[in-house]
Amino acid sequence: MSNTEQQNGSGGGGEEKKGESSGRQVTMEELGQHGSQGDLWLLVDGKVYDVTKFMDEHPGGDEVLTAEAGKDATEAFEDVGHSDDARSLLPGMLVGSIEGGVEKAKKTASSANQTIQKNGNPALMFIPLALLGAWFAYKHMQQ
Ligand code: HEM
Repeated sequence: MSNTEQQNGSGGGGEEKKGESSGRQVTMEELGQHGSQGDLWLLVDGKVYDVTKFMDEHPGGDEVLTAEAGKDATEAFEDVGHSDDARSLLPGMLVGSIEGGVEKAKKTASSANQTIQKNGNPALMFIPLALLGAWFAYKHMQQ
């Protein structure tokens, strides 16, 4: 191929370079290119895993995996409380580390849906305060 960069295939080659036990660097763009049912990569805890072959075997089903394609699936993965058994499967599917590390991945992957996904609109937390204020004002007026 024309790509001159050295690539560690996703097969089970030898150990990777010192320091990084997670193979090559994967960009968010590249992650996004493997988002279909027949070719699925997942990002968990800063590492990218090729779960294509595992989808049929996943006890949680293939749909949940497809739903996490192209995003940071760490939260979804942790929320389930996966066992050590589940975690021990991860190294076998490792493609590499996400470029820029976990922080960048989080920003890039979730900036679009962060506001909706997380605690919703921060302005909403003022509603109870406003109601409380209104109640006190009302009580005060009655006296
Ligand atoms: C490469 C990543 C993943 C691996 C290797 C994996 C592996 C497993 C394994 C082995 C189980 C059986 C229970 C256990 O041992 O903990 C399981 C259950 C489950 N997984 Fe995953 N999983 C992965 C990613 C995900 C993701 C991203 C989700 C997203 C929500 C998910 C959702 C679930 C659910 C809901 C169950 C429970 C199924 C049940 O007990 O009914 N998994 N997974």
